[in-house]
Amino acid sequence: MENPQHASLQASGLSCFRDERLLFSDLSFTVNAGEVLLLEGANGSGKTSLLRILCGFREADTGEIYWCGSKIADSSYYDDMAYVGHADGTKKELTVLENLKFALALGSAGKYSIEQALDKVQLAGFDDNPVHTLSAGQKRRLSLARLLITHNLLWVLDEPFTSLDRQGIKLIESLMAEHIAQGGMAVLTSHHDLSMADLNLKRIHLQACQ
Ligand SMILES: Nc1ncnc2c1ncn2[C@@H]1O[C@H](COP(=O)(O)OP(=O)(O)OP(=O)(O)O)[C@@H](O)[C@H]1O
Repeated sequence: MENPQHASLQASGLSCFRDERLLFSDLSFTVNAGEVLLLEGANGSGKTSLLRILCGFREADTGEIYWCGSKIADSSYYDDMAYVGHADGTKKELTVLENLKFALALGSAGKYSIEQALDKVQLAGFDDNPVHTLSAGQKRRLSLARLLITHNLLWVLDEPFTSLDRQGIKLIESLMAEHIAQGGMAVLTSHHDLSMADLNLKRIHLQACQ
């Protein structure tokens, strides 16, 4: 990404069917550097399906996604984005440290070292613990550490507050505010109402069509 200040994610005319049921149609939006898009909607309205389309795990039935003006397949999109989904994306038999080293080897270095990131997400001292021994909230914190040690302009987060205690929720909110203040962007789903008044927040409310 040559000029991160001008980064933008644009979706145009997206639609998605699941088992012949239309989840959404003709959905268009733009997220620019420094902005957060919050996807809201009832259970089953299609939020995760939309995130999976944005991450390239699934194709939209119609429409196109652009990163900085180019179709995502023709851009640096996959180098510039990171996804944290329902599953925490870690290897359970490896230790916390091994997982983070693995993530770092696959991406480019972010602004936090592994040690700093573990400290930030309050997992300092858990370096040598196999991931399967961590609690659900600790696993979620580990997936946040993964975001911090790698360089990604766009964070795509599916229900990032799940399993987190009150302090953990505040932690994500502050990490996201920091990311956005530095010109990053985020697309997330949440049933938790974001209390981030100073964020440049856009909202899309999905309502299942049929
Ligand atoms: N792999 C799949 N195969 C078939 N249908 C699916 C699949 N995954 C999701 N669906 C269906 O698509 C619809 C939308 O699911 P999705 O997970 O996108 O909703 P959501 O808005 O994220 O819901 P929640 O708030 O419960 O997480 C649901 O009716 C679901 O049953």
